[in-house]
Amino acid sequence: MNDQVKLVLASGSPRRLALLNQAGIDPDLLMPADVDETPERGELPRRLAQRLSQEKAKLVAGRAKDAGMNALVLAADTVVAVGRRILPKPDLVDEAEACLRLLSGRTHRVYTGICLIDPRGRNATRLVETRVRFKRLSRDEINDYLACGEWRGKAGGYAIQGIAGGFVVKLVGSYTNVVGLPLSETLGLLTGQGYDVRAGWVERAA
Ligand SMILES: Cc1cn([C@H]2C[C@H](O)[C@@H](COP(=O)(O)OP(=O)(O)OP(=O)(O)O)O2)c(=O)[nH]c1=O
Repeated sequence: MNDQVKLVLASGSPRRLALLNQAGIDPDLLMPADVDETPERGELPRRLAQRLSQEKAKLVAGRAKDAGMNALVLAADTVVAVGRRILPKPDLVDEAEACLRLLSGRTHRVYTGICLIDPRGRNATRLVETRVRFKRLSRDEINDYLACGEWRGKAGGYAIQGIAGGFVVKLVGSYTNVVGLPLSETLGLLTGQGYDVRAGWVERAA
């Protein structure tokens, strides 16, 4: 067992930590990565999720290395899109309202990029896509949802794990991907990199 290796979750999202914990994984350290999340001109949603997850992981892997840590760094980024249009992570009610109006009665896509960087700097990535269809939302439903505030800081202006779960009429793909971390693929990435993950310990596979 290589108990020198620390599993670092490069995230400040309580949802991502809760999802990892749910799967029996307890990261040794949380190191949020603040990267500029502005899409590049013409950047496709899937590419943005991939790029940002890599930037977050690289930033934190660099910090961990500078601190002399033997770190296995995991980062993720979630993007909500209607076609090629990337929805914001609203902080303002008007932005959130625009998102909900756009999502009402439509199918959208949620992409999460995940990136794992091992202590030698090698990285592995995945991009997971989930299709989500919302029912048609009435003006009252939109107003009530805006008043509840659950949309704040969430990609696309909603959180499926809360009240907005009641808006979903169809979901194709991973549910945990929508919440911010596709669990099956994340576990696959960890074990695929030569690590076994059991009850919070990260071990080199035999
Ligand atoms: C669509 C959707 C998104 N979200 C959240 C997941 C992410 O936290 C957030 C998308 O923003 P991200 O930029 O992916 O993540 P973050 O800034 O919250 O956290 P960090 O970069 O530190 O890891 O939206 C939900 O919680 N539920 C949902 O249904």
